[in-house]
Amino acid sequence: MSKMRTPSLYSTDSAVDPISQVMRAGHASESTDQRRARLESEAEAKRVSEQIDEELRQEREKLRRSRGDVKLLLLGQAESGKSTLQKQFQLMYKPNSIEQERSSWRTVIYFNVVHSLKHILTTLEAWDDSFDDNPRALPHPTGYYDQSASPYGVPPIPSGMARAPSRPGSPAVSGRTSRVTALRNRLNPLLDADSPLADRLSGGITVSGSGKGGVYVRSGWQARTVDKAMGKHRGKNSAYEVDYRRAPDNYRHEDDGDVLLQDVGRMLSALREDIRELWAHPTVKGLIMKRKLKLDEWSEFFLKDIARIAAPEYVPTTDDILHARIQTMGVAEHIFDVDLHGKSVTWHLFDVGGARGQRHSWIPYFDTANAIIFVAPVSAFDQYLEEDPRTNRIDDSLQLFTQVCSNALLKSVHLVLFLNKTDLLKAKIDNGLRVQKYITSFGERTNDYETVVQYFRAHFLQVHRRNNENRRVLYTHFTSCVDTKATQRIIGNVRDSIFRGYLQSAALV
Ligand SMILES: Nc1nc2c(ncn2[C@@H]2O[C@H](COP(=O)(O)OP(=O)(O)OP(=O)(O)O)[C@@H](O)[C@H]2O)c(=O)[nH]1
Ligand SMILES: [Mg+2]
Repeated sequence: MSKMRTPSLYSTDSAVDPISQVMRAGHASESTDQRRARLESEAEAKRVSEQIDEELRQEREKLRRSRGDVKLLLLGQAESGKSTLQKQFQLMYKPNSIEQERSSWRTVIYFNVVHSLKHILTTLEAWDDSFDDNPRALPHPTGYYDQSASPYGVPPIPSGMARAPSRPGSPAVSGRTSRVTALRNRLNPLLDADSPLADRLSGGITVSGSGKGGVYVRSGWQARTVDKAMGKHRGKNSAYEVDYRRAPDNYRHEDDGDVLLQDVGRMLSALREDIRELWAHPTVKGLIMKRKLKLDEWSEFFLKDIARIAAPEYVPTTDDILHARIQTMGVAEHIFDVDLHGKSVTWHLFDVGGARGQRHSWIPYFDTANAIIFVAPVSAFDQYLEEDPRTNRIDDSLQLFTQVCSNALLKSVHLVLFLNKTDLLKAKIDNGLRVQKYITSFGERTNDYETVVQYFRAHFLQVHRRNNENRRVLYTHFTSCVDTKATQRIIGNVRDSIFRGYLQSAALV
């Protein structure tokens, strides 16, 4: 007896499949044009589907390969030297990319110079342009520089660019004073460049609430300046990614057509003798010595060399780039290929913003990190946080280091400590600054470099010891991240120690 088969909607037998029948009936009656359109749309659908498959395959491959990548976080408070250390990595593993960025650092350096001048001129005005050991003038609140009124363009250079004449024969103090006033008046127009330069760097983002009247941030600085193709914004964790492996070797960022930079360059060049004279003036020196004028560390580096920096054809040197200061916002990811014993491993360097308001953005990177370099500036014993002027910077670094050492997500991460800015610490001690005045627990110890640096080191080691359930090793280095030779030797050292841990954990040995 033959069995009757019930036709099923899900049958693979096309002879009885109603959908196939409908399709065939449709195909049979379609015109040549309709057939061509159908085939084209089927081909397009197939192409899209294959493209999605290929993207998924690439994602899987990237994920598979990234499991072997080294993910290194640079952590530490603002101004500790993380981005400077990142530049040293870049110099070491992709030197060509620094060449490509070189001219775009001019914007940052011009901004650093103009911002420093603004700080000096505002302070001078508050002291009525005069200062000596028994100042007659008391500082008064100043509203002299109204940022909101500042035009978003640089005003023309004042006519008669010859240097302001000194007044011969005037009495010493008033002569000194009036000379400062004359210099201040001449340099004032340059300050209008502060705001547009800051806007240029931040891409329009301004962090408010800064004690210094405007801190400007770097959001994907390299990504914007080097090449759009090289840098891309990552939505998920808002990191900016700069992949140096993909940088075209012949890339050059050119500022030649940049009107703002040309204007500022021309003004600096025309006013460079005045800037040099202001910087050397006894009133300014006196204010600095008496700590009435507190300049940023990088201000002196650029101002003492103003004749070179304000020259018409100025191109930043590598040393200038290492001293240039721009605050990091969020997290910037830098990708390098690092060779060891003929094996190439991809390194992801995460350079984070260290200010208190930025620290929340670190967390998403904790669970995949292999290694951390914690950067603590030991020269900062006489400085306070810009975000919180009551907190001593060394105290803040110790608190932050406590959080990093005790964080559960980071408990098996390779840990390296850079006690940084040792050059500035030496200079401060040589200038007679006493640690005890700022860190009372330092007590009656000898105020020499070795004692001070070992004292700070002991405090960091103690934090580590007290938060070290996993008995992990802490690798400590005394560093000056602006010193290329010394820093690159230490980076080589850190790379080897990270690789040893990496090879063990990846079971590749
Ligand atoms: N003299 C000296 N200057 C340093 C050293 N390390 C960093 N600097 C300078 O200190 C300033 C701040 O350094 P950055 O690398 O921008 O600091 P950061 O940790 O990235 O700061 P944020 O991005 O705000 O978190 C820059 O002008 C650097 O040139 C150092 O060891 N010695
Ligand atoms: Mg930074």
